[in-house]
Amino acid sequence: MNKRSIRDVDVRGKRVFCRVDFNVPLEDGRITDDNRIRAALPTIRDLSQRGAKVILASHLGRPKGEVVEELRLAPVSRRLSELLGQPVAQASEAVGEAVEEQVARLKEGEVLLLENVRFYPGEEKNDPDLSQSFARLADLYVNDAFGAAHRAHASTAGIAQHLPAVAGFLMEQELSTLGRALENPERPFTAIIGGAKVKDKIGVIENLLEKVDHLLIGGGLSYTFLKAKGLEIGQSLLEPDKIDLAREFMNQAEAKGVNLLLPEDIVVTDEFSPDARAETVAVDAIPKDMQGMDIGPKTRERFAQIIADSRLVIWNGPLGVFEFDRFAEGTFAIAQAVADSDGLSIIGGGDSAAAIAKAGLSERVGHISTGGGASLELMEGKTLPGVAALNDKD
Ligand SMILES: Nc1ncnc2c1ncn2[C@@H]1O[C@H](COP(=O)(O)OP(=O)(O)O)[C@@H](O)[C@H]1O
Ligand SMILES: O=C(OP(=O)(O)O)[C@H](O)COP(=O)(O)O
Repeated sequence: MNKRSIRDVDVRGKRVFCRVDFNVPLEDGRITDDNRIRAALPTIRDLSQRGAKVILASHLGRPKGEVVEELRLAPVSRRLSELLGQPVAQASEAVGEAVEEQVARLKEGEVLLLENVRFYPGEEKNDPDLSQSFARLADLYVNDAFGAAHRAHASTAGIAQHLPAVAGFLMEQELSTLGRALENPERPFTAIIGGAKVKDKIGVIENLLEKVDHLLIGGGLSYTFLKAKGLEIGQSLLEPDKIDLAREFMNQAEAKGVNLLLPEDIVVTDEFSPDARAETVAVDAIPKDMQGMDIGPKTRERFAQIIADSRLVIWNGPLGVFEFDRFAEGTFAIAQAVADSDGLSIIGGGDSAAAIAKAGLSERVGHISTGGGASLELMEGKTLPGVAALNDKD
């Protein structure tokens, strides 16, 4: 990575504004998945142990520039304190005099979590005044919020114009793993793309077609490809305005020698519900009144074989409606194949990470990204604004 990191700076006695992504799922005020908090611990520990005065900032949810009581960060600072094994002070605001005084009282090694930065309308607008107010709190800016690095906001981008700006360990690790894989992939290189819509994966498919040996397509978006091949897809998910594009992708794959594979059998149903009747049919035998919900056993086996023979696997998006147990088997079979593969496997966050966790296989995967949208943008070959804003290495 050509950006400076916290390894490159002296932090003792300095006030460090560290942007993290503590956007964790909450149910009735309880955190249901604390992975994002755990992922930021190495950076926070390092800063604290090296004598920095650590000022943490994060968004939580999408409060749209207003104070939303349920989206206060208090449950997060409590959990962080347990995980860190040291007190974490919780500010009731993110900028202003009271916070400035709280920061002034911080001693070396102490940690303060600011209130949700999205309570301020200026955050998502990348407002220069708000960036200035954040910058006034600190001597150094650290960005460890990989999950929010695709956002050009005041606390992820604007603030970096006013302070020395470096990457944290999580940011560094996310960028180097996915970045190195995409720049200099071990081969065979296989990408598995699932999820609901072609629309959301256009950039990813375009970019990956330049790089991969195998492109395995399943999930909701595969039916638009099957339609483009002239197959009957019944009531399955279809994006009529993307049929030509799907055909174009298949032509490009052929021209570039990429092995683009679609499902060969499908689990179908006549009703979109958790306990609907499920039936497996060949891909050219989808009944008119039924819809595809999952990849069938033959497809699972074929995909698993290719994954087993790969040196690098990138997976984004579930291969079926995995929220319904009956239609989760295809996604779980792929999760198992990815976990079993000897090569490097990278999971692009979001639903695929949830599927791997649900299958109990998280420990067996090389890298599970903490950012869904951010990793998708990296896979599209885009530069993330939160990364671009950081200082280059000399
Ligand atoms: N065959 C299908 N029919 C309808 N929905 C599907 C199908 N396969 C997958 N999905 C849905 O796609 C959704 C995830 O899509 P998406 O948000 O694009 O994935 P990700 O978050 O991994 O990027 C899931 O809610 C899943 O139920
Ligand atoms: O959860 C996040 O993104 P993700 O669901 O794409 O992984 C990040 O915290 C960014 O949040 P946002 O999409 O509200 O800007």
